[in-house]
Amino acid sequence: MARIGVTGAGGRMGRNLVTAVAAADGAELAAAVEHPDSEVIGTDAGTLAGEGALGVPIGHDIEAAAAKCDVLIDFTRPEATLAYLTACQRAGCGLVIGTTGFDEAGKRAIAATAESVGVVFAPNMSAGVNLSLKLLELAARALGDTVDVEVIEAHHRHKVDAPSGTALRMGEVVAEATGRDLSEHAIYGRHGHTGERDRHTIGFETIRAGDIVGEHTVLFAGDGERLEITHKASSRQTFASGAVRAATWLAGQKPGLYDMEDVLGLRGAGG
Ligand SMILES: NC(=O)C1=CN([C@@H]2O[C@H](COP(=O)(O)OP(=O)(O)OC[C@H]3O[C@@H](n4cnc5c(N)ncnc54)[C@H](OP(=O)(O)O)[C@@H]3O)[C@@H](O)[C@H]2O)C=CC1
Ligand SMILES: O=C(O)C1=N[C@H](C(=O)O)C[C@H](O)C1
Repeated sequence: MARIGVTGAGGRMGRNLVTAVAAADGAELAAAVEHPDSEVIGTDAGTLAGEGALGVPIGHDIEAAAAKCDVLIDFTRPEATLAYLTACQRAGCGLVIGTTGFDEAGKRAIAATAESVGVVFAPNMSAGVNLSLKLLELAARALGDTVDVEVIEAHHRHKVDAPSGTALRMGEVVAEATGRDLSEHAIYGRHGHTGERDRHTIGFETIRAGDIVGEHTVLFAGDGERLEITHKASSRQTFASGAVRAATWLAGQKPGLYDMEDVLGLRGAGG
């Protein structure tokens, strides 16, 4: 039985994760964590998630939580995730990171932590999105520079980072498959007199509205036809159950940096 801890247990994803751990075979909720100023400290994590009491009060001691768990699942904010890395290393506790919005230094700190403990780091834990990354790779290889590529994403009004981590990963996959460097070819939104489109750019458009769970479309537009690859999430449980699957998988792995391709067995598929 994998002992799982959930950080950000009072958040939108945190509550869904508590539900998903409670429902999973082979996993038990061993700890729930929030920041010290959170109003949910002391509340039972299961009660807050609408599952009924699970006997796991939400605490703020990350060291104590990591010591009780095989794997922590973290969907919070980059500054919180980075502050939790040392506790995981000290306790030898694995980490599944769904949080998005890291800068390059943050990503390097995560990679360094993965030298001593197992880390699954992925901007989207849904099986459908991770399969779509393989489809994007295939489409980008086949169509190459004959098409214009645009990544369009839509999320709820509470989301704080843009473009989404998933949209950026989709852009990276297309860039890698076509031999481009995303940092040189990305265009984030357009306004005013932009001039004609450069075929080598990869455009990103962001929508924030209402309660949209998460929608991503990659558009490959040529002359006379266009291909669109779209994923729409209608429930956060799809991300939560993917993260719990990642956590139970990680409990049996050696230290290293993994992503959902590893968890889902998609590494090398379709290439
Ligand atoms: N990989 C994936 O599949 C998915 C990734 N995400 C990502 O997960 C993250 C969380 O999303 P969501 O659940 O919607 O966000 P929420 O704001 O609902 O939850 C974030 C949680 O983290 C807590 N938190 C915020 N700042 C800190 C801090 N400095 N230290 C400790 N805890 C903190 C919040 O507490 P408080 O509310 O009190 O501030 C809250 O409980 C985002 O980065 C999002 O992009 C989301 C869905 C799927
Ligand atoms: O903040 C969200 O809600 C989501 N964030 C992730 C991202 O930034 O890619 C994944 C998902 O689409 C939901």
